[in-house]
Amino acid sequence: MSVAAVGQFCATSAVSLNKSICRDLISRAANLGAKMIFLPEASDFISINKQETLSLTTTLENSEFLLGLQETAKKENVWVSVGLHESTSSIPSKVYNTHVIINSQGNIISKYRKIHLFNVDIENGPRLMESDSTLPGDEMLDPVQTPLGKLGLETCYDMRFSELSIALTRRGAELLAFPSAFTIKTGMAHWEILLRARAIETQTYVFAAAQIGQHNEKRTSYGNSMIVDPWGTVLSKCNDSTIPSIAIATIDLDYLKKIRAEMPVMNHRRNDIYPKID
Ligand SMILES: O=C(O)CNC(=O)[C@H](CS)NC(=O)CCC(=O)C(=O)O
Repeated sequence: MSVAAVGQFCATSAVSLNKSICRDLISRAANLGAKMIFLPEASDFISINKQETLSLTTTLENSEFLLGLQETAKKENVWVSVGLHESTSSIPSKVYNTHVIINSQGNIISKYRKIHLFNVDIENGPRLMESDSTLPGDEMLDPVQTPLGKLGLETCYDMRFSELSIALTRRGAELLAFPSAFTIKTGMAHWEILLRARAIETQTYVFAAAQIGQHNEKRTSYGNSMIVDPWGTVLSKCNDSTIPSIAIATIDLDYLKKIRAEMPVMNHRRNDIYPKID
């Protein structure tokens, strides 16, 4: 059994301030005994427009933000999951929305580029066209071994596409992480339901670290960062404040195995009737 943490805050376009908030959250999680902390999507910054996004984005190697987090992960001997922007080599006018795993030596051991982009236009808001500034990734990664268990990487809007979670689970995921910056309207209607549904149907632990509060005059996020267990129980939740906060829970893979043994839904699939997800 090990302790895990999700961290929540309100990023702005002030990258170095966001960096120090994240470093502080990592230290707080380590002090609480966490082996790994999950931070939100776009923890490096939430910008006001595409131009600002492009001006603040670098490669992962050149990211002051990421280097700072790697240093703290190493110092605190803790693993980190974090979402940030990454420049693309192919199309200079676009970025990737990337989810990075840092190990307790401070090394980047995995990077997943978000494959489903949030292009929506909902009456009375939100209207967000992520693909205006973002290039979608083109691969699903094999789950990575972490001190908590095998972790499948996703990001935010990906949680609406259960095929991805099921495919990751088929490849061995025991945990799923969804760094997020959900909108208020969609968050109120869908956030917890989607996360609990993914946890229940895949019988995995779900880590959903999210942005909260008003980032700028155009953008506000829903918060409600949480850890859900493989039975669908919300184990822990960050508070409603925009002050940076942490929620922790104990991860028990024996409990996960028990749930999978008692109700082996992955083995009950009727792939003779409907298509198999591999
Ligand atoms: O904009 C950035 O810099 C970082 N990217 C995001 O915040 C993304 C794209 S706008 N947000 C979401 O996917 C929200 C999904 C959501 O709210 C839902 O599925 O309902």
